[in-house]
Amino acid sequence: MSDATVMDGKARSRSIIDQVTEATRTLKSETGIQPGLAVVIVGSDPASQVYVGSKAKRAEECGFKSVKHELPEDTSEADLLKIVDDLNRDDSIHGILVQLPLPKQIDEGKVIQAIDADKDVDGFHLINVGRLATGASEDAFVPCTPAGCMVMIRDVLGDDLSGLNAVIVGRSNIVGKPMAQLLLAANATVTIAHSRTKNIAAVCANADILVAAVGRPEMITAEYVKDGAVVVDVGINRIDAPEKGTNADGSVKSRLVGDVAYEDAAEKARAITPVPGGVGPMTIGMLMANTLRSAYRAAGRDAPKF
Ligand SMILES: Nc1nc2c(c(=O)[nH]1)N[C@@H](CN(C=O)c1ccc(C(=O)N[C@@H](CCC(=O)O)C(=O)O)cc1)CN2
Repeated sequence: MSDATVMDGKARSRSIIDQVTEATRTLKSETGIQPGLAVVIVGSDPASQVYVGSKAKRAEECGFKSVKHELPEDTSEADLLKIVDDLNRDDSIHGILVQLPLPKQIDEGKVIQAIDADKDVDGFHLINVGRLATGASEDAFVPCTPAGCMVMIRDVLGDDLSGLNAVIVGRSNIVGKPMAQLLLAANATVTIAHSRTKNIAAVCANADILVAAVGRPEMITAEYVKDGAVVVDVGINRIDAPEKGTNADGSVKSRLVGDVAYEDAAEKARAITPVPGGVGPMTIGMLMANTLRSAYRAAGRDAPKF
């Protein structure tokens, strides 16, 4: 049995959603403004459908106006851009989110850049990327997954990470790079490790904060983890689990694992996030926080901090 603190993302996200609900009530009663979130999904990828469904449901729970656009797989880029344009012009909508990935006929970058940066609650627009990179994080929408990781890291280590080494495994635009910016802004000494990094286990074993966002099931074993490290697992990988038997169609059942070999890493970590129930739920909590913030901005007020 390990002594590591399990960072419960489900419970933490719930507390954020409760705070957002309260702040929505205040905003509505004092200004008449109701935050509005529009989610757009193209195609029928089952996982994306689940995520978008949760986003719309949580938005309703928070007291937001919640709009969902479900478009067929063969939607053209022009049709999607028209919907984004309409949402940009709609004053009742404060947050616009286009679920990724998009089908191959659509240029993801073009669609993201078409979203009004002040409604880009995913934080993927170049203006928000630039704001975060230049330290103007007060003005930026921060991508929801790294923002959620930061909340959990702060819960354990506090706001100032001076003197601590942080290693992020993975250099994606939506997790690895913004995560590095956030940790740097909190004064950590930051390294991004990736598939071309030499002696990656040794690099990771120097981390007081280790964030795994590489998409390789259970890659981070005990040798990657420093004693007492805070380990944050962003990976969501479905792997075959023959021990669970077969589905009705004869296929092997699966189970969800992170990028971290949980039991192994928990033996050495001071605190660790589980999969499922760690970073994933925080992504949706932070989306609600970003949407609230956008509505507060529209009202000329400062939103509560999470
Ligand atoms: N426009 C966006 N697209 C995508 C994003 C994003 O932030 N914005 N992130 C991911 C998917 N995602 C949210 O959209 C997301 C992924 C996972 C979870 C989550 O709660 N996962 C559960 C497990 C769920 C399961 O059983 O499959 C968990 O970790 O406990 C929430 C949101 C890509 N696209």
